[in-house]
Amino acid sequence: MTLHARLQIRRSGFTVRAEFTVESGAVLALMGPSGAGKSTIVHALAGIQKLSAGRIELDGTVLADERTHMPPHRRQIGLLGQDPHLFPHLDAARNIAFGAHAGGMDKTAAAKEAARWLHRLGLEEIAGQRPAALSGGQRQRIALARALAAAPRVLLIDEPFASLDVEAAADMRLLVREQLRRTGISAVIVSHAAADTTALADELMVLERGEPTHHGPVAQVFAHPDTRFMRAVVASLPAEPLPAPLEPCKEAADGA
Ligand SMILES: Nc1ncnc2c1ncn2[C@@H]1O[C@H](COP(=O)(O)OP(=O)(O)OP(=O)(O)O)[C@@H](O)[C@H]1O
Repeated sequence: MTLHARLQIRRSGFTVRAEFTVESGAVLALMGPSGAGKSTIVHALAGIQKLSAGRIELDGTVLADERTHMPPHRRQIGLLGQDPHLFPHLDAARNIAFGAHAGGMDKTAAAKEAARWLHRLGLEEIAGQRPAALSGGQRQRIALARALAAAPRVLLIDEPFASLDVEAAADMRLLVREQLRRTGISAVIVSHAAADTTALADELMVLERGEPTHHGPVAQVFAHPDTRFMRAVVASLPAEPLPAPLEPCKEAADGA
């Protein structure tokens, strides 16, 4: 699935403008200061934000342009946000089955699909639990399973690790990476954390006040930070791991 977007969305004080292509199975990260327009782009792709101008196309099908606005439920685009928005009255298995049903399966097939996802993500033990009884990390896993069970053509991931503690966020990041690789679903991820971008994305677009300031392969963008914001992001990256201590060479050990 190739996603192509050329967007213009007016906000108070500035216009968000961006153009990008996400090739089949690729992951694009969006970074930028607070209020730069990252969520606005994600919402436009999901169909909960209309375009002022431009066009969004998925494999040649127009999802949105100046005249067209395909509703969110018809786009086959999944959204995983900071708040998992699980249905409180449904247990974990039924929450996931809801995703599969929304993706087009009948109720029996959806229940089987939910069981498969519970197994795949190691969540069988909490299948019968309602969201209120689960930890934040478990709720995010259920939300991921529910999004993937709908077999989306593209997954949008908007700060899903922000409310988790460091360990749960690292686990969730690995899980998302594994599932994106396994399913080959294209994704767009918004994150403030450089670690998410380096772990998950192939390409990075940086937005500042609605305008892209950097766009390219992640390593290339991190190697050439051109704005104060990006220099601060790069400064926050962990330093290279220290090289392993050298083995004393034979001559030195022999006192030669
Ligand atoms: N519904 C709306 N109507 C008009 N302007 C909005 C709306 N929602 C957000 N904005 C404004 O649009 C701009 C971009 O907001 P957006 O949420 O896309 O930024 P962001 O980069 O995702 O920020 P953050 O990192 O804080 O989530 C902000 O100035 C915000 O105040």
